[in-house]
Amino acid sequence: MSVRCAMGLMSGTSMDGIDLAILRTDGDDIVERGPSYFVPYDAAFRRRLESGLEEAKAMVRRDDRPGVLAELEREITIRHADAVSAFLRDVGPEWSKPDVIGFHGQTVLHRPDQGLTVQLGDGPLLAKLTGRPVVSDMRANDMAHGGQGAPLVPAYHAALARSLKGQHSDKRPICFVNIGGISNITYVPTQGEPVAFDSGPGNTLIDQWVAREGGVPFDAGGSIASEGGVIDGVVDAYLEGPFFLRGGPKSLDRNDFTLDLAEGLELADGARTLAAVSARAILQSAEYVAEHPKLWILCGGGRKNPHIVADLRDGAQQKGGEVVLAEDVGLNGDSMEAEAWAYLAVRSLRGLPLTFPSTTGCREAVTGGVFADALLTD
Ligand SMILES: Nc1ncnc2c1ncn2[C@@H]1O[C@H](COP(=O)(O)OP(=O)(O)OP(=O)(O)O)[C@@H](O)[C@H]1O
Ligand SMILES: CC(=O)N[C@H]1[C@@H]2OC[C@@H](O2)[C@@H](O)[C@@H]1O[C@H](C)C(=O)O
Repeated sequence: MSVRCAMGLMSGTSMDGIDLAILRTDGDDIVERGPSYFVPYDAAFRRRLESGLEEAKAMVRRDDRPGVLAELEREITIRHADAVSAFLRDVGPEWSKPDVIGFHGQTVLHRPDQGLTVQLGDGPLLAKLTGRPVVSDMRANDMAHGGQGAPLVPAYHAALARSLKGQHSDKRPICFVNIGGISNITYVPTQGEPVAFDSGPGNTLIDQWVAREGGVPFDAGGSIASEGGVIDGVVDAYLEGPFFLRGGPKSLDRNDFTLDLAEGLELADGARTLAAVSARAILQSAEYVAEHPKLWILCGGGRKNPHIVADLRDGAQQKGGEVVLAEDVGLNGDSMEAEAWAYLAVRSLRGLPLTFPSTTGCREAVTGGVFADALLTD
């Protein structure tokens, strides 16, 4: 198959907005990474998403749209279409006509133990509004084949590992760490298949804490945490949970962790302690892979919290590992997930696997995604 120009759209568990990216790929090699873009959600819409998550808790079938969810799905889709238009107005002619859009949507419920994962996002409507073919709903087929339905980005991380140039090109094992609302890792070993799983809370607890106690949406630059200290007993209490006592395959719902264990802390101590929880959970994941990573590559918004990064550097160094930001190896830590959805859309078009037994626990490597052609949607 020839090289395709693909756009990826990601609205992640942090619910901070829509990440967009374009690339050229044949679904195997990343031929060229293109421009990226971000459209933030306003505070009122974020509250609506939060109420959508509450409503989704009662769902038992992934296609049901009780209460506010039908209207919310439509609004999420329209917001994505508007974001695509705004992005495409900005890019050069060589990127302005993507062959396909990979559409993640917004996860409102993820219950892998019940084989249930729900992403709000109407693929046919997006195809109609943008005039481009869309691949959406990429998690469902993995779950139908016994997988966790997450994480899906590892196929892309593996391709990025193959594309690294210079001093880092032959460093192995590499561990990609996506510190989003939830954190997930992709471990690329010296030999054999990549291993992946969710590693624990990323920013979601920190965000909830500083929003509730400090009235701000996130701890920008870790400045609140800088005034506080790590309360070790609280970190230990989080890390004692059963989720951390085993390796993958495993994945999380945004609401699997709560602030209960941090109750009573001062604002700054809480922010610093929850940053330590995120870092320790990531480091803990290295206990479940074959060999400690030589290179850790950090992406996602959590790499902008210097406390998470410092804790990771300390822990990794003790095992002979180096921690770098995505940008240090020529990658873009903000757009990586959106890039992944573009890459996965092309893999889906080609019928190539999106997930593997070692990344989600699916019984065999499986493709996924639902195609909506722009021409057939009226
Ligand atoms: N300057 C900053 N300083 C500290 N933290 C930041 C900064 N910018 C973003 N973040 C954190 O990163 C989060 C967003 O990260 P990201 O966009 O990677 O998450 P996501 O894609 O929504 O999540 P997921 O990967 O779980 O789907 C914000 O909610 C915030 O907590
Ligand atoms: C169900 C769901 O949306 N999971 C997200 C979430 O955010 C991070 C982590 O939990 C990961 O498992 C996944 O997203 C990434 C992009 C993935 O599927 O690879």
